[in-house]
Amino acid sequence: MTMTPTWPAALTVAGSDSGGGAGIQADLRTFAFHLVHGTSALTCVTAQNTVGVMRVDALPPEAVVAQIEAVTSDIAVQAVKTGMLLNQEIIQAVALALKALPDTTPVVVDPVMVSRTGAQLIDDDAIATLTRHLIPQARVLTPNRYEAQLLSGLAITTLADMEAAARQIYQLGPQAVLVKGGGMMDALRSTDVWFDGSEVVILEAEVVETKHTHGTGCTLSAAIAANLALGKDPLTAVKDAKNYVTNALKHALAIGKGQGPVGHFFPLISQ
Ligand SMILES: Nc1ncnc2c1ncn2[C@@H]1O[C@H](COP(=O)(O)OP(=O)(O)O)[C@@H](O)[C@H]1O
Ligand SMILES: Cc1ncc(COP(=O)(O)O)c(N)n1
Repeated sequence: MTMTPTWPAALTVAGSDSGGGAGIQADLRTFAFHLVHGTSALTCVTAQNTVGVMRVDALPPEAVVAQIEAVTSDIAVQAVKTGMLLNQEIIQAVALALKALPDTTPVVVDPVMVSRTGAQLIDDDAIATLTRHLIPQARVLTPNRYEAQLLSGLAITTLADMEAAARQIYQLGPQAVLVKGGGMMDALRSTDVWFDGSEVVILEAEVVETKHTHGTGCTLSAAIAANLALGKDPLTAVKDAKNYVTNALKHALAIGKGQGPVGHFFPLISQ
């Protein structure tokens, strides 16, 4: 008799990237790599490629909530990540829907605001709503340099600035903050700073010289959520996720005319 296998499940609440590099598409590939069953609640549809974002269409907030409820009323989701939430109405609806989950379900909040190609991915007035309603629910919050500047009000150019921003953003109520270094200069491009209210941890990795960095932030937060769904503690989940992103960057794919996607399934690539 064959055993029926089971996997832990995770939920991504995020936008679609038609070019397949970031958003829901990157999240589901990342979950699959980790042998975590991926479920999704789509917030918006972007017409996007490796060069830029051409158009964004929001879903009605009720449609986003219906997806979250359909998934969570049936499937025991062991971790959630949020990505592009676009506007105030969606952020409020998502924050409320996630409050209904068991307290033990960790939520990784990637406060997506600006794309790698410079496109704004959130309405101006939505940042305050994100700060007020969703960020306090985060088990781990993962701002990049620009998002950390907006959330902390600090200019970030040095490692000390990254740490100061992490400490400042922690005051907004998440249980831990990871300020990501992708937008920094030199070696700091691959350095992230973790702060959980007691411990500052500098996470270093080798810098990968590639222009194909589309979806690194989405991939990192999805990998953190996958690792949490697998039962890892938050700092271990972050360290392992960072290691995964470094490997995926080393095997990034030259697809499209701009910034291609990272190689999510790098062990399957021969050479
Ligand atoms: N060139 C690089 N080499 C190695 N790691 C990188 C590089 N660029 C970004 N990273 C890492 O990728 C992860 C995502 O960070 P970042 O690119 O800043 O996020 P976002 O995509 O949200 O802007 C972080 O762990 C960061 O350190
Ligand atoms: C739908 C969608 N969500 C998120 C991002 C950010 O991507 P990155 O991971 O490069 O910061 C994006 N470009 N598109």
